[in-house]
Amino acid sequence: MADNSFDPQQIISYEFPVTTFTYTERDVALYALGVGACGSDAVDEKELKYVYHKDGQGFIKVLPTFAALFITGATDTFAKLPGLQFDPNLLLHGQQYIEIHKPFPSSACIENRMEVAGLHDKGKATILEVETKSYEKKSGELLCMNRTTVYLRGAGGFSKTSPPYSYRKYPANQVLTVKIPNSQPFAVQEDCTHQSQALLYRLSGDYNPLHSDPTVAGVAGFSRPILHGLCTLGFAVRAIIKRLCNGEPTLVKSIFGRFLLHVYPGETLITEMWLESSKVLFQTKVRERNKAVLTGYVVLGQLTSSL
Ligand SMILES: CCC/C=C/C(=O)SCCNC(=O)CCNC(=O)[C@H](O)C(C)(C)COP(=O)([O-])OP(=O)([O-])OC[C@H]1O[C@@H](n2cnc3c(N)ncnc32)[C@H](O)[C@@H]1OP(=O)([O-])[O-]
Repeated sequence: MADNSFDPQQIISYEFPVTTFTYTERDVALYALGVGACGSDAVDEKELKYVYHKDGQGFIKVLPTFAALFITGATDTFAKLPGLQFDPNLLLHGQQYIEIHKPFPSSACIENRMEVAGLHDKGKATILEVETKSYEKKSGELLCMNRTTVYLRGAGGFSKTSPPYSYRKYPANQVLTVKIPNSQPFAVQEDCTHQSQALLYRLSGDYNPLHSDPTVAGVAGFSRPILHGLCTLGFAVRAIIKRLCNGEPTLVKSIFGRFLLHVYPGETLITEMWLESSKVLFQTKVRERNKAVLTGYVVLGQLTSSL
């Protein structure tokens, strides 16, 4: 339960310092491997381009979910937000919204501008939403926007008003809870994650011990370390690009995902996809527990003629 020092006004008006993030082709390839590219076929013609190009690494393609790496270290920033009180051990990633404005170069220096985009008192939890616009430093061009929603268990109940405090500064239709159709999915992709998946994915920069340390995972309420939510999202979007975009990552314009349940490394992800004009609705399930773990949508710029 939040104490008296919890100050919503101070949180939403906080001015974040500008941060930078530099990446190389090596980071791009390591990330792709972390979200399962070429995991079942090392010469997969739709995926090898994320890790290798015959003319040199400068030509490799970047997955759109790589955008989420630009905000690496954001959790540390949340923990220092003036006016916000929560136990970092109980933080879970709730949702991610990504808008792609330009295809990502294979290496770049990024400048991030962040602001609080939402804050909601849910009683048993607080939901914090932080929006980050990422610009390529050299050209000054906007590459993407990430909106990260974190679910802070045990940190709710700070409202002094009824109904409980809720602040949102973006259009509600960007994060509508996705209603999965009753019909058969248009396409389905199954991917096995490895026991070491979170240990590999963390090398892309999210070193939160929840994903590697059994003791920390236990304190957070899990029987062993769990997979990063953004790793699961990366698997799902890669599957959509492979199945519905003929392997072309630049068709993806925006992505929304809500994390419904944790995933344990080693579990099998089944991503089901439905086409609604240029929008792909998707749901990812874990085969071993027969549970949905992620739901969301991907907006495509144009559909391939092979559909
Ligand atoms: C960021 C870097 C750190 C990364 C960490 C990770 O990767 S961790 C690994 C990856 N992440 C994971 O593994 C997390 C997986 N997800 C979970 O474990 C659970 O969904 C939960 C614990 C987040 C919430 O469960 P619950 O039973 O406590 O929730 P409830 O059903 O009682 O609803 C209460 C209110 O909250 C709302 N709301 C609910 N869910 C979400 C959401 N996801 N998102 C946003 N909002 C959500 C819901 O609409 C409702 O509001 P309303 O309608 O009353 O106004």
